[in-house]
Amino acid sequence: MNNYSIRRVLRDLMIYKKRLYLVSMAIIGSSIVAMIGPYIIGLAVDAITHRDLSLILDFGIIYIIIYIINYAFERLRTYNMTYISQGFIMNLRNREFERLQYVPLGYYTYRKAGEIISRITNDGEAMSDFLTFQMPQVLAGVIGIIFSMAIMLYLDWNLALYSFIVIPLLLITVFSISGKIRNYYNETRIKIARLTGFASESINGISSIKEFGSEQRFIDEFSVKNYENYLANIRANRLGSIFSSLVDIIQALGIIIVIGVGATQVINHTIQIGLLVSFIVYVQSFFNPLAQLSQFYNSYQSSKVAIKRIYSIIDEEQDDNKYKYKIEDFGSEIKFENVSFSYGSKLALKNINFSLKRGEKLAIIGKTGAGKSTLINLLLRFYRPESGEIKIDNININDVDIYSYRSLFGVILQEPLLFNGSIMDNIKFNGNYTDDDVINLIKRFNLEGIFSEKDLYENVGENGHGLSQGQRQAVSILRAMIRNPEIVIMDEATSQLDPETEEIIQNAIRSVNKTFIVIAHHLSTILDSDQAILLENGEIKSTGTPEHVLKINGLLD
Ligand SMILES: Nc1ncnc2c1ncn2[C@@H]1O[C@H](COP(=O)(O)OP(=O)(O)OP(=O)(O)O)[C@@H](O)[C@H]1O
Repeated sequence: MNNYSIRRVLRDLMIYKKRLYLVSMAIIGSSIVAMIGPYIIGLAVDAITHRDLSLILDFGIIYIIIYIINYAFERLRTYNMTYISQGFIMNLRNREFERLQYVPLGYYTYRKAGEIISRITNDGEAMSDFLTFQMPQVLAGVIGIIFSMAIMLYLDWNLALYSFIVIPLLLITVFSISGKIRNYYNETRIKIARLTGFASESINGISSIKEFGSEQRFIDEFSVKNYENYLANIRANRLGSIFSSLVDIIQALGIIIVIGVGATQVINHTIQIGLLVSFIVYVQSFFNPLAQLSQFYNSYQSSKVAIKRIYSIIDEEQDDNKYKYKIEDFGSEIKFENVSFSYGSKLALKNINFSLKRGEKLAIIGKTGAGKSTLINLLLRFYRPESGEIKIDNININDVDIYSYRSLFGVILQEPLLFNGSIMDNIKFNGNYTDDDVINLIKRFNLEGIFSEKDLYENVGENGHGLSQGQRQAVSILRAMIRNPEIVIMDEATSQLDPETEEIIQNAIRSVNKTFIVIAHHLSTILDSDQAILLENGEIKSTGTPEHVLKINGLLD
């Protein structure tokens, strides 16, 4: 983590000041206890050599008390640290999600949804592992070692220095192998991500796979990916077990050195046997935290990347909603004045000029990729024009409160986004409507044939796949119309309905007598418009009455 990220993490952690204070106390407390424990064992051994039973009993009781205190400190540390880290991560996730709701739509153009979702989930987990387990454990262990080294030096500096010989050896082993282990474990993560990605793609696309008879090809590809994952895991685990054997060997070496040097001192009567036993226990206690350092380092590396990515989402610029006007209703006119727009360097609309009066019906026509949806996206202020202005009742829409502005529109899409829940929930979606409002609307639009009252409480399934395409469009229409919008935008909105139902709905929508913008694909829908715009390569090729536009472009005989 760079200094800036560390400062930010610390600042964000400061709301848990009290708990952090308790954790620090617990770490220092358990380090002191860890320092005293082996010394007491040594004293007990000396008591045995002096055959002093009452002293042995005393030391036994002291040791038990120390053990209990140590346990209490560890509980205190893990209990509070769990609260701190989980609270910290919950907070970050909320901030990330909030920002993702407010970023401009362009943010999502070149980013994969899966990647954004994995950032919210996995990056949080990486931080959680580091903060909840690795950092407090290693911190407590390393402080414990420092305290133990101090008391060892105090008790017998000569034997202490011999005991420390293995520490550099252990550190060299940890850091020379840990890089490789880290790479191998990264490899396993990449392989399993590929495997799950492939499995999810195949399951989502199962009907296409069956249609093309490609089952065997997918089975083969899956087993290749599965085998790669298997190999990566074997490689990582093999190195992992070599590492732990090396640590065991170094630990044995450390103990042999202490016994060798210590035994000579005991025989020479320079130290008592109890002290030697204490030193053996001290040396052993060095190993777990030091061997864990490599895991700690891995976890630190991943959380470093994670926190950078988390903050980069939180810091993403949001689509601001600084406005001068709130808008109550649509008065007279929407106007595009010399509007141009590009996605990156790709020009999508050029010098668009037109106006739409209240109560009029406008048809936008043009080939695939001509810019029809882009024009609607700009009108809804999902994107802002690069140059030119879009005005409503002579006010630039950039100066209008976006919520009041968008509430004027009812957008009916060909493929609406449906959320998991009932049809009723999906129609009400974002308003305080009653069930009766929905039922009355269905009656008004003569859609009882599509949804019976009972159907309304059925679950729509993942992405609405429990519904037919026509039913999905009907939900989209009802969802838009229940808001009683001033301006209705329709994009091939009734194409999936049977002709009879399509006519019923068209009539019902028209009877509302609102302002309409229709992205039209059938001549029939164009002809009853007041005005048509023909787009070609992002420019208005012709405009006027639908007959005029169709005629001069040779689309109408
Ligand atoms: N999010 C985007 N990022 C980059 N380019 C885009 C994006 N959306 C559209 N485009 C490009 O802008 C141009 C206009 O696209 P648009 O979707 O407005 O066309 P359209 O007329 O609505 O087409 P269709 O009838 O197929 O829906 C196309 O060249 C398209 O490739």
